[in-house]
Amino acid sequence: MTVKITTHEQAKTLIETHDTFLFDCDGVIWIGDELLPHVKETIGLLQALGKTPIFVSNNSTKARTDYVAKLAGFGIGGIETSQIINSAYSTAIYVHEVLRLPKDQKVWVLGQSGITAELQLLGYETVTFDDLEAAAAARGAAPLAMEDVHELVDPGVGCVVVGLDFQLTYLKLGVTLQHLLDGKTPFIATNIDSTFPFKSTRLPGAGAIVETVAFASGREPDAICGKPNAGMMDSILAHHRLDKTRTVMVGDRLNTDMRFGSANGIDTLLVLTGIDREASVAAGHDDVSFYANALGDLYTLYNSV
Ligand SMILES: O=C(O)[C@H](O)[C@H](O)COP(=O)(O)O
Ligand SMILES: [Mg+2]
Repeated sequence: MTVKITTHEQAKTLIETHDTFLFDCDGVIWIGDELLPHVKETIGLLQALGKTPIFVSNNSTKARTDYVAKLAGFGIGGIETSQIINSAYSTAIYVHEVLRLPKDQKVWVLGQSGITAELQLLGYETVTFDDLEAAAAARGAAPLAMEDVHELVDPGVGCVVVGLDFQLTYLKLGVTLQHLLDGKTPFIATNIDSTFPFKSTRLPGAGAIVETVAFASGREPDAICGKPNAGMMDSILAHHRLDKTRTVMVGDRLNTDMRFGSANGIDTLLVLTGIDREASVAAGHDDVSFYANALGDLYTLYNSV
């Protein structure tokens, strides 16, 4: 039975019956670089009550340290790097601990610095199109073009990672494809979100980029590392002991956040500020335990006596 959180008692009970709050970020904590209303106060209230916030994001554009800094920039302090589990981190862990890619093999990354930073922290050399552009500029060569494509394939690449890239180009896709044409170089996707919530709309998500590479290469990803896949929970459990009966996943997306929570046997709270905003859909959805108009409602309702 799905419950909409609309009263002081409901907010108080939800908070008092959970110790660990897994927070999705895009569409829940913020939209782009805009913090959503009363989010800072809500997290501050939870921290004051001794609750543990853990930020579990499919966004791979930033490294965990960047998330700590972004949260601090909004006045949300006291967050350790271990409380950030994003798809860049879970992907790096996958390459290192599951794929066990030898460190003398490079990782080709179609994505942003979150992915390269987390892979480099684990000792991998990463290669991106931007690296190739910089190398061409350093030797005084002309900007890279399609005609250069054969020279841009790095024989030292042993794995391809694809994630969200706000600076996507045809040539980035083209060089990524070259590394997958052998049919065996591992193809790892950070996540499969079809869209990215931005301002009052949505933009193509990492999943749209992954699907483009998959369609062109005729290959599905060998692994998808973000929610709802088990690797994200493994990454959380590597750092935190969870009592799943007192843990809640707070998200904006049914097929990632709510599915992730439900599949892991934890309560879920859908907030209608991101991708999935239909209360009628939330009310009847098997993966949704609770729903609310916004995360900040927990704070305003808790204090509305
Ligand atoms: O396209 C993407 O990668 C996702 O839309 C986005 O980054 C999701 O982030 P989350 O809502 O899991 O914080
Ligand atoms: Mg989200």
